Parts: sequence; structure tokens; C-alpha cells
Amino acid sequence: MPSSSEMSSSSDSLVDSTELKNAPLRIDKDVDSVLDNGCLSIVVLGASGDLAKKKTFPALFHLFKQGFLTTNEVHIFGYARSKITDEDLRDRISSYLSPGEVSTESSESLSKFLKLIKYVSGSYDHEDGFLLLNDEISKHETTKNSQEGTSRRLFYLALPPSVYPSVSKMIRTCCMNQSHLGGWTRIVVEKPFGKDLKSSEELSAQLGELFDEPQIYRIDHYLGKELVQNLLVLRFANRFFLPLWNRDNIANIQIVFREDFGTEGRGGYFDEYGIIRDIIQNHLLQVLCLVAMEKPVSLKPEHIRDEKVKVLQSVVPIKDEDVVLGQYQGYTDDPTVSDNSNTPTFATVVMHIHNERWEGVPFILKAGKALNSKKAEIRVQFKDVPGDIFKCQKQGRNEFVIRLQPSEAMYMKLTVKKPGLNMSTIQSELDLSYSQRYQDVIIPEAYERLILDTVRGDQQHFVRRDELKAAWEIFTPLLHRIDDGEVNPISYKPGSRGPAEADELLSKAGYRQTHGYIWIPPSL
Ligand SMILES: NC(=O)C1=CN([C@@H]2O[C@H](COP(=O)(O)OP(=O)(O)OC[C@H]3O[C@@H](n4cnc5c(N)ncnc54)[C@H](OP(=O)(O)O)[C@@H]3O)[C@@H](O)[C@H]2O)C=CC1
Ligand SMILES: O=C1O[C@H](COP(=O)(O)O)[C@@H](O)[C@H](O)[C@H]1O
Repeated sequence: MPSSSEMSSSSDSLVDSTELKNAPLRIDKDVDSVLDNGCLSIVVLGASGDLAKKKTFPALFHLFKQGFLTTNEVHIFGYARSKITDEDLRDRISSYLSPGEVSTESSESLSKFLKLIKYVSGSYDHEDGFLLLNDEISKHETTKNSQEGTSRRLFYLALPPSVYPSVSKMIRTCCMNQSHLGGWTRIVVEKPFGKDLKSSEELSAQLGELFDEPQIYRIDHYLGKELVQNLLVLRFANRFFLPLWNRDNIANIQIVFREDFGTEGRGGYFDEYGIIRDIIQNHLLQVLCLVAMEKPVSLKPEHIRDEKVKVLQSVVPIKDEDVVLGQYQGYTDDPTVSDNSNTPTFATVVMHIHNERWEGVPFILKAGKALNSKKAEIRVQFKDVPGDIFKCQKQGRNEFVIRLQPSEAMYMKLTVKKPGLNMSTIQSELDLSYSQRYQDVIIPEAYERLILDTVRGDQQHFVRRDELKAAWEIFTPLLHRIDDGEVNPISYKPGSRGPAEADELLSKAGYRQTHGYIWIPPSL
């Protein structure tokens, strides 16, 4: 049966907001007790937009193809202001659903999936459209589910955060699950959750007045990536990492995101946010949490998220000298970007965690657009071997690299004897490349995995409200200094490594680059 916090009806009056603000977070949901079958309505709000066509609908389609969403239970609703028909929406998204696939089987499943989609047009701040939406959902529930009288409603807000409050209010007023035998209503919200601590807290308070924490899924799609999900297993299921994963052995840790293209049609959005809000404050910081956190008591979502919050709360305030910002040349040519914009498209930030495990170990978070490559990775660099008798230090330090994308892999860079008669050393690696080791496995898209979690009611890979607050606490002072023009970006060439000053900061933080060694992903 559903938890009481997830069940409510449109006839419920909204509770006094001051009471809610002071109430403790209700995070005691017992996942096992929540309804996980019966009629499921998935509503994509902002269905006409970029995220919906590129990520949300394709993820739903993949889940459908694998049998996680079935025609006898599921209906999908697109909602937006654009006056388009069901067919228009289907046409818009079709080419993103199965690009390149031409088999009869795949075109049959595509057409079955498209038939599940209905479009409703309406505004984001008036009841009319949402009442219409509710009628459509109820019709679907009546046809699919009249016997059981249960229903599950998932609202995915693929919308600019500015409309989250009004849309959430409309859902709460007009569209809550009303079945008499249980079910649930959940909402999924996209990043960015606010622009700084204050605006994020305001947004959280507004959502918190309407929905309980177990109903809110703050998505950070990096938490759905295969190798990010592997971090806990790697760290806590392998004996040889346990004694090494600390300040005694690790010199520094880099968490890097690079893109080899610019803002590409999203300049207007990006200029308001910049690379720290777009990537570092959320995606890279979430990865940092999983790399740095202590072992959770169990795999229960609350135990894991408790440990993540502790790490965030132990981060030392960031100083200006620990930051290098960049902006690629040509960024302001985009007509939606202001000519004198000082928004960073690149940032390297050196962070420190004040606790027993990590005191003195720099965590270097780096993200940039329009760089010379596209990749995301975690690079753990170990300290030099004390009393080195092989003079191997010059060749490079041990590194453990987790390649999140592309070509998922993890490899351990180590020194070995150079094969042959001489006793000399070279750098080599122990390599676990997924394309080679797991040839028959299709790695699911992050969104696919996370949407399935929302249906299953598993919040482990979603950001809890206190986590979000702690994340904004770390970056808000720096962001305000950037917004006020006190810290400015250095110009860099598109297709480069970013500003040279960033590499200087890296070596100042203690990172030692291995010269003459490049890891090449194995080909089959
Ligand atoms: N696109 C991406 O790759 C990613 C996006 N996100 C996040 O997902 C959310 C949606 O992103 P995306 O799809 O790119 O956004 P879009 O700009 O494409 O907006 C989605 C839809 O919202 C409506 N909309 C746009 N602007 C406004 C406005 N000012 N007021 C009211 N409605 C508006 C439009 O629909 P209509 O006019 O028909 O109502 C539009 O089709 C955002 O929070 C974004 O930050 C997160 C990660 C990646
Ligand atoms: O959230 C975002 O992520 C994408 C990069 O996602 P990835 O899964 O391809 O690494 C980034 O391009 C975008 O600016 C940002 O909003």
C-alpha cells in the first residue's frame, strides 16, 4: 500500500505553509510498502522542449522496449503550451527514439510506443489545462484500471525551473492521484534547482509546501551513469581499496568534465547559469560525494544520502586563488548571449575536505565547454613510493582512473619492469574496458535508469533537500563574487585545453602529469 505521504487527493486543502516550513522532513518512507504495479500515467511537462525529445521520451521508449513499461498499464501524456496535436508530438520525437534502427521489430515497437502518447496543451499557471490533463489521465485510469481502483501518476517537469512553483501547484490542485485503493503521485524535477542558496531554498520551500520529500525526485543524471553507480561497489566491495583510499596514500583527486562543443543553441540558458551551476555544483559535486564519503550503514537511500551530506558539510570554503575561470573565444557571438557577458564556460576549482580521511588532499573539479576533447573521468593520483630504488618516480605516479564516458573503463596506471633483459621500468596499466569485457551488455542511458527508479520509488540516486542545500552552501559565495564581476574568466581558444592558468593551478595543487604515457582504449 502507498505511504500516507504519497497519497493525497485534489480535494485535500493545502496545509498552512508556515506549519509546513517548520515541520521536519518526512523521509521515513518504506519503499517496500509502496504500490509498484497497476495503472501508470507518466506526464512529461514541457513535452515540446529539448530535454523531452532528446532524453525523456527516448528513455521511456527504451524502458518500453525492455518491458519495464507495458501497454496494459502505462499511458504517456505530453503537456506544454504549444498548440500541437498528438501526431505533431509523435513526429517531433520519433527521430530521437530509435535513430538508425530499421528492423521490422523495432518499427513495430516504435509504433506501439507512439500510440501510448497523448498530448494536452495548456498553460503552466491556469487550472484549465491541468483539469483537462486530469480528465485525460482519469479516462486512461478508468479504461486500464477500473477493477483495481489503483493508480500511479508520475509528473516529469522537463521545464525551466522558473515555472516549477506554478506547475507544482497546478498538479497539487488538479492532478493528484485520487484512486480509492492507493497508488501514488510523484514529481521529477530537473536541475538547476535554483541559482544560489537563497533561490534554491525558496524553490525547495515552495515544493515542500505542496509535496513531501518522498514524492520529490531531484534528478541529477550523472547519478544514473554506469560508472558513477559503480563507485560504491568499487570502494566498499574491494579489499585492496579500503586501506589505500585516504590522505596517507592519495596525493590528489581530479573529477573532470570536458565537452568539445560550445553552448550550441542553449546560449540563453547557459549565460544565466555558467559552467559552475551547469556542471560543477551538481554533476561533479555528486561524483565527489561518492568518491569521498564514508561507508554507509547499508544501501538504504537514506543511509547513503546521510553520508553524502556529511562530506558536503565538511568542504572548506573555496578561496579565489583556488579557482581559474575561462570563457571560450566566440562565446558572446551567440545572439542570445550578452556581448559583455562574464559567464564562465570553463572552471577549475580546487576543493578541500576537512575530515580525518581527506585533510590535505586537493579535490580538483574541472569542467569546460568547447575544449579539445569530450570526456568525463575521475583520476585518483597516488603519492610517490617512499624510498624508491628504481628511480621510477620520474616516469609517473600510480593513478587509478575511472572513465565515466565515452568508452566506459577503469584502469590502474602502474610501474612495471620493461620486458627484456634490462632491469628498467615503464608505465603500463591494468585495464578494465567495458566494451571489451562486457561485449554483449548494452549499458543503459542514465535517464532510463533514473526514470525506472522513480517508478519503483527508489530515491537512492536522487538529490535530497539537505544535500542540495549543502551543495549550494559550498558554491554560493564564489558564484556571487563571479556574478559581481570580482572574479573574471580568462579567454581561451575553442578546441584548446582551456586557459594555461588552469594547468598551473593543477600543478600548484600537487598534480604531477605523466609525460610520454597515453592510455588508449582497446579496440575489439
Ligand atoms: N536540454 C538539456 O540537454 C538539459 C536540460 N536540463 C534541464 O531540463 C529542463 C528543461 O530543459 P529544456 O528542455 O532544454 O528546456 P526548453 O527551453 O526546451 O523548455 C522546455 C519547454 O518549456 C516551455 N518553456 C520554455 N521557456 C519557457 C518559459 N520561459 N516559461 C514557460 N515555459 C517555457 C516550452 O514549451 P511550451 O512553450 O510549448 O510550453 C519548451 O518547449 C531545464 O530545467 C533544464 O535546465 C537538464 C539537463 C540537460
Ligand atoms: O546537465 C548537463 O549535462 C550535459 C552533459 O551531459 P552528458 O551526459 O552528455 O555528459 C551538458 O552538455 C549540459 O550543458 C548540462 O546542462
